[in-house]
Amino acid sequence: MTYTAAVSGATGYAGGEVLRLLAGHPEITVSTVTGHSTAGQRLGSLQPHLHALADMEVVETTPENLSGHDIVFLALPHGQSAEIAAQLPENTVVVDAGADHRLESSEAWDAFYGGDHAGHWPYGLPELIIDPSGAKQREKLGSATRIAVPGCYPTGSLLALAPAVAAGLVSTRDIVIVSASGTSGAGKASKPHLLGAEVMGSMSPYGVGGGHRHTPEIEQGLGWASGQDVSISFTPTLAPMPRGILTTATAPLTEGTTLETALKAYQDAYADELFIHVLPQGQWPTTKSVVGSNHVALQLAVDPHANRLIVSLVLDNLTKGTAGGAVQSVNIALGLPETAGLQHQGLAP
Ligand SMILES: NC(=O)C1=CN([C@@H]2O[C@H](COP(=O)(O)OP(=O)(O)OC[C@H]3O[C@@H](n4cnc5c(N)ncnc54)[C@H](OP(=O)(O)O)[C@@H]3O)[C@@H](O)[C@H]2O)C=CC1
Ligand SMILES: CC(=O)N[C@@H](CCC(=O)OP(=O)(O)O)C(=O)O
Repeated sequence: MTYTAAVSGATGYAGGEVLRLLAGHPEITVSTVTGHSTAGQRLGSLQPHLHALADMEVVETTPENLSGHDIVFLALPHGQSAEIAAQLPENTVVVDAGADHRLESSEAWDAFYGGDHAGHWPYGLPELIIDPSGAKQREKLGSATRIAVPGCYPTGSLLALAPAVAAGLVSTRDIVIVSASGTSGAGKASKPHLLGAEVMGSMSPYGVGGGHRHTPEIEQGLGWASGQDVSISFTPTLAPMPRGILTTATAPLTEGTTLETALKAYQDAYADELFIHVLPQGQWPTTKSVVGSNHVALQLAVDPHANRLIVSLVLDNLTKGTAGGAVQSVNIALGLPETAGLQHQGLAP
């Protein structure tokens, strides 16, 4: 069976990446692409890399244009998805790349986003351990018709720390996460601090001091994994590259945790995961190795001097961090092979 899909936000970075992946998907055909300011234009003039879809016309993002498909991908600015999603048929698989349906807590929504809280949908991170028993989020995605795709930083931070907090290897207090992201994470709409002259050859932090809106999302996921309250310090930084995230997470070791026990916990957690790779000891991950792919690579160390676990992890913010995670979750919801449309390896050199 072939499924039809509509992709909204098709002219943006996230929507464009969904389209790139779906162009190679054996079971999903894109029949509608929607935008906003660019409605009426040819997709090829806006996303020149999407040769196979170049002649499609971008139409306005309305419930009418998005209805009548088996799957709808929403890749819209925050706050734009909820109203549209509420008007789509219940049996349509709706996948939201934005933040509108990620958080369970209305207080956290209010504090970091504001406005009406649309509620919580099944979280589209299949490999996430969601219980100290080791249960995974994948079980909640089978037959789901509404899926909230995680933010790109939470995807990396949760995959980096969930095995450790679930197994009680580290304290859930005093967790420190520093991530460097490529500039595509900020979207296509032009912003002065993202001009080439500003970012080339330079790195800078932002959202410092607990203010980044991914903080509660990371605490939420680590709370599921550990069954405990979690507090983190999260600092994002902007790196002079188009794609990729490098996350380094550290946490205090609990009594008895060694490199061996930590490695075993991660190897066990991810042994059957086709997209998550615990690298051989001594090899550290590089963002370039995962660019354009749905793969995630990580390495860990125990620092006896600081008494901390250190996990370093890479992913592509647009692929596993958004569009790849979305396609993977849809595959699970539809009962398709999880890797359908996601066969790309990284790019080299
Ligand atoms: N970039 C990333 O790495 C990640 C992004 N996301 C999420 O994906 C979503 C899209 O982000 P991204 O692709 O980066 O953003 P872009 O700025 O690149 O794209 C925005 C898209 O939304 C459309 N749009 C803008 N305003 C409206 C509106 N009022 N109504 C309908 N459509 C509108 C634009 O259409 P047009 O061009 O025609 O105006 C464009 O297609 C966001 O929620 C973001 O948080 C999630 C994880 C990572
Ligand atoms: C580099 C950069 O600016 N990144 C974005 C995160 C992108 C993403 O995943 O976030 P949402 O889906 O929650 O918008 C930011 O920090 O706002």
